[in-house]
Amino acid sequence: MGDRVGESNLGRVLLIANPAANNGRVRNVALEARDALRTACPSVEEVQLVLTEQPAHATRIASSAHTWDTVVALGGDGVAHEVANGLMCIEVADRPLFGLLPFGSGNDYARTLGMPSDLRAAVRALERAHPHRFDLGVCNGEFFLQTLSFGLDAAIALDTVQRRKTTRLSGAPLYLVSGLSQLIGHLDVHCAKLSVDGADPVSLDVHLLAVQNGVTYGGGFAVCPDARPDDAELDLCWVDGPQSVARATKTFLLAKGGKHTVRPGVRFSRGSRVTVEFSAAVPAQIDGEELKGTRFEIGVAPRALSVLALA
Ligand SMILES: Nc1ncnc2c1ncn2[C@@H]1O[C@H](COP(=O)(O)OP(=O)(O)OP(=O)(O)O)[C@@H](O)[C@H]1O
Repeated sequence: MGDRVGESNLGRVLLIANPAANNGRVRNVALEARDALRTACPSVEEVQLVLTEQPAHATRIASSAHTWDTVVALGGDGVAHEVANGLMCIEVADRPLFGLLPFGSGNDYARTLGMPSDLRAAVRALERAHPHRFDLGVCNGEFFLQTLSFGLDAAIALDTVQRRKTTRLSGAPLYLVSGLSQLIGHLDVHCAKLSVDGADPVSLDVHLLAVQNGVTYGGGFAVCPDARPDDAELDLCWVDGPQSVARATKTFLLAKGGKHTVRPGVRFSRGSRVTVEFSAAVPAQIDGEELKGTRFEIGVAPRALSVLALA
């Protein structure tokens, strides 16, 4: 998949770890990851580990990482998102390779890259991975790696952030519990005007609308099974409302295996320029992080980032 741009040579590696990711578990594995990069990856010349101190810190660190060959994010989709946004501040000629050691709760971008979730296996995979030029989505000026969505699914993603603080759940079980709770309690309909690639806007009443660079969101729900991160386009899926809780729940559960595509009211589109305007504030997430607003101008930065992937 993607434009392969030569063999992997990790060189001088800046490892940016989010100690808060996965309910603080990354704090315990960051040194192990640094040491494994030093010992298990022959192409690594040097590794420096930096722990983020607060949200958005990873973006600031990555934005001045032009002297490194490779910047590796350790954590979930959130720190990957922040690192990618920082790297995009660097001139393309000086932009380091981007790698991901997935250790978050959802790890959806890792699925796109084919990166395993076991830390030591992921370190070895980085050494084997090849740089691919992958697209980034961009929404109101903010880049995204994997997913942007509005409505029910965004409410689920945001619910997981709160719920994992009070339960020991993570990954798919966490998303399933949050999903069922939001389906039963908050099956709202959102009114939107959607325009794809300059076409006249169409009015929609939706439970959710997803705009995907990769296939999955929410810890492995294959919402847009045909999405590719290297086709210079974004895949859209929306679910018309209103639907009964029973029907919507069945669609939600089928989406885990990408089998929701023929369900009633499930629609798809694809394009490189998308405008969506909601009539009122809507739950929204970008790579699992909360996004505010009602009007969203969405596009693609084709093959903007060289990403280490096994795909
Ligand atoms: N030092 C820090 N302290 C607190 N929060 C941080 C820190 N560094 C980053 N963050 C925030 O932590 C949040 C979650 O990060 P991340 O996505 O990496 O982990 P996760 O949520 O466990 O994984 P996933 O997104 O895959 O479910 C992000 O909003 C990020 O901005």
